[in-house]
Amino acid sequence: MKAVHFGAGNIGRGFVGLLLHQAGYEVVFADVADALIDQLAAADSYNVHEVGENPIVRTVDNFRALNSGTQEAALVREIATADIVTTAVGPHILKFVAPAITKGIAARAAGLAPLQVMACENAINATDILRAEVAALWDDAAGSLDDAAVFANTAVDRIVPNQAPGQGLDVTVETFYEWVIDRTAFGDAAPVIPGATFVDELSPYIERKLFTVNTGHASAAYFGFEAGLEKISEAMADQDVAEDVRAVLEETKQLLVAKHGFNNDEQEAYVQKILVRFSNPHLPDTVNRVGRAPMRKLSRHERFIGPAAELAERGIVPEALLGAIAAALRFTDPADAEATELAQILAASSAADATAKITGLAPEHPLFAAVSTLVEERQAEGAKAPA
Ligand SMILES: NC(=O)c1ccc[n+]([C@@H]2O[C@H](COP(=O)([O-])OP(=O)(O)OC[C@H]3O[C@@H](n4cnc5c(N)ncnc54)[C@H](O)[C@@H]3O)[C@@H](O)[C@H]2O)c1
Ligand SMILES: O=P(O)(O)OC[C@@H](O)[C@@H](O)[C@H](O)[C@H](O)CO
Repeated sequence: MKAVHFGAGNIGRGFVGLLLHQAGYEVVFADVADALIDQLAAADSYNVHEVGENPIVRTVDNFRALNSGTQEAALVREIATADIVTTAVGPHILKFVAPAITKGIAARAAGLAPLQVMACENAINATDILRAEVAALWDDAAGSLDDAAVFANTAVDRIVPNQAPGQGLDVTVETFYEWVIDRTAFGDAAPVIPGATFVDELSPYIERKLFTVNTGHASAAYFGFEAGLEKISEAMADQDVAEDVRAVLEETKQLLVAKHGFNNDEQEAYVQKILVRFSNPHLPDTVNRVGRAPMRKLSRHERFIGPAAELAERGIVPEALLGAIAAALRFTDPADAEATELAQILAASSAADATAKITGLAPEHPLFAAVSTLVEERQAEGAKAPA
């Protein structure tokens, strides 16, 4: 069995690659980072260090590596004979990996089982986004895309921080993980991946993960950044930050319980477990990594505006989420292109225009005025566009 995995970064090596390896797949990593691919191609194995309660080291071997930027023809051949393709590249990168996937599917021999494609990104239905990119490139002369490939949405959860320099290919991760996969996409031929959970109705799980783990995580990052803290565990050790994060998760819990019918006590236990995960002192995770790409995080269906908008539509003022949105608007990082873009929009647009550009909210939406007020306050503080 062979899997081609795009994105040999933190979650690629520390989670998806590991689980596919443990499931018995040979993994072909594809990435555009030259040095990383060279290192992987030269290595026989790497270690995943699970830190926290019950730490353990797991070894991944039986992999190969290809540069998806310079070795496309070889990559297409690998996809043509693979069983599974997965990605962990970031939702905005899916359009760049779609061409090789499309060519690989088109090159599959007749009679092969459909390629099983799963995008493991933090976004609602990321695989649907990937499928749309592939479908746009697909030539019907190659037959029906639906006969050649199945696309299954997934939700992946494991905190994998940026790795310390000098660590080579080894990855430090938390012990916790969850990979929830939409079973319905596969008919009766779902892959066997020990540790993954297959469900018939994925959307509640995706929203629960994004609006609890990622909303809480990003809140800790932005409140922690405002407090001048560097690590997420330090942010969670700050009583004010921890209380603000807790208040945000109380609001998303209210929405998730009302919308999806999650049991209130079970959701509370889920929240409590996540707060402990964020506080893991063995995990060197930073507010800059978790706060990265603030334009994506502040977009319409993402971890802040998504739940806040739905609460507002239900007549509830999401005070704590608005506090986190205000903190997100104050996030700066010269190394982060989206933080620069955010600052530029804040500096160059009216409050109403900036609110629409950053959040995608329509002016008539019940959340719009409250967010626009926060944007105006941020502009009054002087959000300068970088030179
Ligand atoms: N790190 C986590 O804790 C975590 C957990 C769950 C989900 N995720 C999601 O997984 C995805 C990846 O996150 P990450 O933390 O591993 O990021 P990362 O930056 O560590 O890894 C991304 C990798 O994708 C590669 N890449 C970029 N463009 C590419 C292209 N065109 N083709 C092939 N590879 C390309 C990069 O070189 C990099 O190695 C994101 O969607 C993220 O939200 C991350
Ligand atoms: O990857 P992002 O930028 O969407 O979000 C940053 C972190 O919150 C995220 O990577 C978490 O560590 C992960 O989602 C945990 O499962």
